[in-house]
Amino acid sequence: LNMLLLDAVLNSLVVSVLIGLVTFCMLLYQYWWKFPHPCYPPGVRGVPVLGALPFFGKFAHKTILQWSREKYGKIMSVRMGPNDAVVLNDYDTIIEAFVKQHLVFSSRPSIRMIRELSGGFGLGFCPGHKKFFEVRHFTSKVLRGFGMGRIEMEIRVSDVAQDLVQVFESLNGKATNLRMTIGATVCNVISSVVFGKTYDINDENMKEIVQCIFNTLSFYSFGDKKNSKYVMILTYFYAMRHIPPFKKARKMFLSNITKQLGFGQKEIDEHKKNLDENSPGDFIDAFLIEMKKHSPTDSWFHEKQLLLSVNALFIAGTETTTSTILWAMIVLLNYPNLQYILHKELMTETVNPSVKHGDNLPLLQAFIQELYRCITIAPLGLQRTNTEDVEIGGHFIPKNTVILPNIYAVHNDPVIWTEPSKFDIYRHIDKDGKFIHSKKVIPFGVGARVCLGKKLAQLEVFIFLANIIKKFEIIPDPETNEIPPIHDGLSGAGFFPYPFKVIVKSR
Ligand code: HEM
Repeated sequence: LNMLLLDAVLNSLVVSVLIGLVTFCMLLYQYWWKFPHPCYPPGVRGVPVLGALPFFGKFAHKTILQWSREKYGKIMSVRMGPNDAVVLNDYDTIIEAFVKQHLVFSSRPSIRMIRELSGGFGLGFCPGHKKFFEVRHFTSKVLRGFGMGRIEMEIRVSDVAQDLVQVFESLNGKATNLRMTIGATVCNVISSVVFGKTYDINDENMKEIVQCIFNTLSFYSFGDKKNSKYVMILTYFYAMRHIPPFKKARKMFLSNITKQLGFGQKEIDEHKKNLDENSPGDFIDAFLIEMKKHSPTDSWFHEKQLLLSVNALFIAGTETTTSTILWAMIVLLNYPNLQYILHKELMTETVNPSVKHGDNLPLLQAFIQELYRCITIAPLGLQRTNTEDVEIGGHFIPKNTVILPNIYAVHNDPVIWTEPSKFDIYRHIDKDGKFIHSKKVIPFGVGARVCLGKKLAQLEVFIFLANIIKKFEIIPDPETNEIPPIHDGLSGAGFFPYPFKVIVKSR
């Protein structure tokens, strides 16, 4: 009888626990996942723990845009792991937040793995306080050519472009994957500005640093590197860094950045030894001189910040610009007639292409603007955060929310662009054949944290493409006859082309 009684008690206990668990899960589902969080705009909450992350598919920016169009509207929330992010899905809303309320939206959320390495210093992932903005303002001036007077920025870029032309010529029409060559060239522009020197494009040290930079961003992409998804997941769930596959991925990620930092530190040490205060020749010189005007405790003008600024400029400036040039080549492979008309326009200029003659090259300008629009390199920008509670478009957004501008959505808004998926340079040409600049093409973001290298990147893209199109014909690899698609690529920290080979044939 005792046994029977014990059995019955145990059974009812198990049943009660089960009922309790089911009720708890239903309540959790009902209150946490089914209903929108009262503090955020309506949106997708996905599943417990991961939120909407498993539902993004290959291109998060496209999936979010679809959700926004079908159900939630321009301002929506998306649960990303442990955080609710707010995504702004049209031009007016992005301007309302990032430009009209620029002070509130001038910060970035802190990513623990990066903060541990950088101590919070650097350029891209820093909070938007006064000391950071002093350094940002200074860096922006230097990148526009101020404070290191000797060589004009366009001359630096043109010199490097001539090296690229020579390397292309030396390929003798052989089908080649040009990612490393273009990466090294783009890196050389930054090296010229930051270190005051350039490397041979085939120099092994140069190749190593470019590979390191490519690795850093591919860790943040879905699909390229084996460890990339682990690093992405660590961004949201850093506690998992102790579990073996995450531990290994984190170690690789950190050792990759440490190698880059070593490269920068070596240059800083050299510059300190040879500094001529009356004649700064590059960013490091200019920063070392500026450091003397500030106290390292009251400002961010100190050596750690210098090292992390140098690193940020190389990382942010290399893959983005390289991919833009590679995408341009893919577009030209897809539209051979464009090559013909752009080449013809460039041949009307007798001298080497220069931005000063930009007005004479409306088709090239339209091509570049359409490239920025149609192939959005940073589709979801770089995360921002708001430093105060704020209201946007009638929605309350609590302080410290992760904010994402859907730049892809702006570039594909059918209200602004007819047939947005079509690559059509003539949408940027007026009836008199003049180029129409569009403020709604925003590949570099907008507002207080707009891309720091915007001017330099625009200069590079113009000079590099003008030289390539003027001097070479771009032909598919005859072995595969493969023409890479313009709307498919690697997605993650950016939108990058898959590897492809191409022939650059001298004209
Ligand atoms: C075509 C090339 C490039 C594209 C499409 C691009 C795009 C972007 C975007 C979308 C952002 C985020 C802006 C925002 O939050 O509103 C950004 C930030 C940044 N970019 Fe670029 N970029 C390019 C080239 C460069 C170059 C050449 C450099 C430097 C030499 C650079 C340095 C930076 C830095 C330092 C930031 C962080 C700024 C901050 O947080 O205050 N970028 N870029």
